[in-house]
Amino acid sequence: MLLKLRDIRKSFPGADAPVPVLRGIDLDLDEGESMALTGESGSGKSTLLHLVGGLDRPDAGRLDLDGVEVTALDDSGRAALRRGTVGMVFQQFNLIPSLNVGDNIAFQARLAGRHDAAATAALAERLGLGPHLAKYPEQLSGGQQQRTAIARTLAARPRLVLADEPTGNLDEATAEAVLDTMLELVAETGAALLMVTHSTHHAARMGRRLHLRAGRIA
Ligand SMILES: Nc1ncnc2c1ncn2[C@@H]1O[C@H](COP(=O)(O)OP(=O)(O)OP(=O)(O)O)[C@@H](O)[C@H]1O
Repeated sequence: MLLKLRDIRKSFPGADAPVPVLRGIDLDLDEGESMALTGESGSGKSTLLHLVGGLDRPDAGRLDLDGVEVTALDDSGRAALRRGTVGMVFQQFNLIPSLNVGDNIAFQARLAGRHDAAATAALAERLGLGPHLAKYPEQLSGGQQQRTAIARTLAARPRLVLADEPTGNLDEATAEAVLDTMLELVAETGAALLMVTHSTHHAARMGRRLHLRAGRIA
């Protein structure tokens, strides 16, 4: 099992008492699987993604990723995991303004020691970024920036791709094509995909669906 969550709990400080956001989440995700994470606004989807990606720590519960007990790692251990095992696509693209599109795409793969120029170029082509490789992020549309961020994550060939509404800025046809590419790449590399989406249509494209309600799996 690539990803295993057991009784994961997380609260945030409230006015009087801590407010529970995740109240005991169990989840298993295997290599090559894709899963949609759905739920109302505020149901804890992003919080769960952050915990899985090692950006934050749960208050209780156990999280294992690729044979590593993430909940036992310190900050530097979790940072190493983010560089090597997990790839994240968030709504803020965090592209590096001083690097062109090609170097932005290669950035994480280089950090992970997995840069492959030919594979990166092919990936950029598949995401429709071929004509834009020499441009800088500020010269791109929002949708092109989003596709660059997706390419950057996938180019590093993570074992687990975490995506928070990764096609949110794209028109329906482009969103569909980008989703196709993500699913193909996940299948090709044997990675797993955990994707937050508000679209029931996109959720239906994933192998499985997990719906959060009131901090639990509905
Ligand atoms: N760092 C934080 N400090 C305090 N409260 C937080 C923090 N992060 C999230 N929350 C709260 O936790 C709850 C869940 O937030 P989260 O962002 O996980 O929801 P979501 O399901 O991703 O929502 P959306 O679909 O709107 O993005 C919300 O009530 C939010 O206000």
